[in-house]
Amino acid sequence: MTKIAYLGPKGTFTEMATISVFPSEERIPFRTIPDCMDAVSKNIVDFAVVPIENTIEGSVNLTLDYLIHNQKLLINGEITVPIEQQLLIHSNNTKNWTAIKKVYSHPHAIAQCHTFLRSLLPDAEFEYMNSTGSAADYVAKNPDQPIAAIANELAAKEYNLVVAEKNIHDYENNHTRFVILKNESSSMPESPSYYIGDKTTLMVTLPADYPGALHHVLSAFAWRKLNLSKIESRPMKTGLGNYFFVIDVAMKMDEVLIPGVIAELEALKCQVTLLGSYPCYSLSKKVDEIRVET
Ligand SMILES: O=C(O)C(=O)C[C@]1(C(=O)O)C=C[C@@H](O)C=C1
Repeated sequence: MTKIAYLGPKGTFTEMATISVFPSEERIPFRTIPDCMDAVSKNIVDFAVVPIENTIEGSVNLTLDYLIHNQKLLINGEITVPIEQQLLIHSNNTKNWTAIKKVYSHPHAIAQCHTFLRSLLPDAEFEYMNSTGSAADYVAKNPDQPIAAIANELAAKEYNLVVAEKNIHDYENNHTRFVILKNESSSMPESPSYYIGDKTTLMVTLPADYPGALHHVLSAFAWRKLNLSKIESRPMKTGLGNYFFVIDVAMKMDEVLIPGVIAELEALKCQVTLLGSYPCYSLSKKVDEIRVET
């Protein structure tokens, strides 16, 4: 049976993303994003699902950096999930939840709820966890402490917690993109109702810092009328001012245009690596509609 690693434990947003694309495969939770990626490269699992970008907080740098510097896996698919954050508490604390002293969650989830936290729990400390699911698990296991978790409704059910406040994220349009990683390129399971299009992701390193270098790179896409859906620069970690660019092109790898861009960039002495050409899915279903097959 196909095995899928995801950022666990049960009840994370990553699990929601994973269930939607792999409803009947064996889903295995891992503690951290690097653990998920290592599991693929060691052939313990076939695919890993990890978060890569959130509407409010931006890129998940750990995923990008580990993909570039540590485990060179290929992006085989992408799934976008609406993110609704809930304040979860143990049933022991329902009478006086505003006396909560500490809020546990993933740093992205805490950042998505700053306005709520500043107005309703201004004195609460934050405790950063590996995932929203592990925060919910911790709160469930410590019923006597005045603590809360920021997590989703799946976690509330999984860990038997009470939703003290619903939808506490600061912005309506809160979504996270997750990538499906594998050692090689392979076709994705059929998910026609979620399919929204294809993308190709390239990593580009400039030969040196010279005037107009990035302009030249972007021109190679522009004059071919290729639509870029994202461009991100990350430090190469070799010295201040050294960056690489991760560029998402809103189309499938073809035989003419993208190979043409790659050849042109290589002629400019850029280093170009294909990180994947893959289908993208978008999940607009509510958590209630997600059926967990065990
Ligand atoms: O902690 C989780 O539930 C995750 O799946 C991780 C993660 C993230 O890395 O951004 C995913 C979606 C939410 O934005 C918050 C946390």
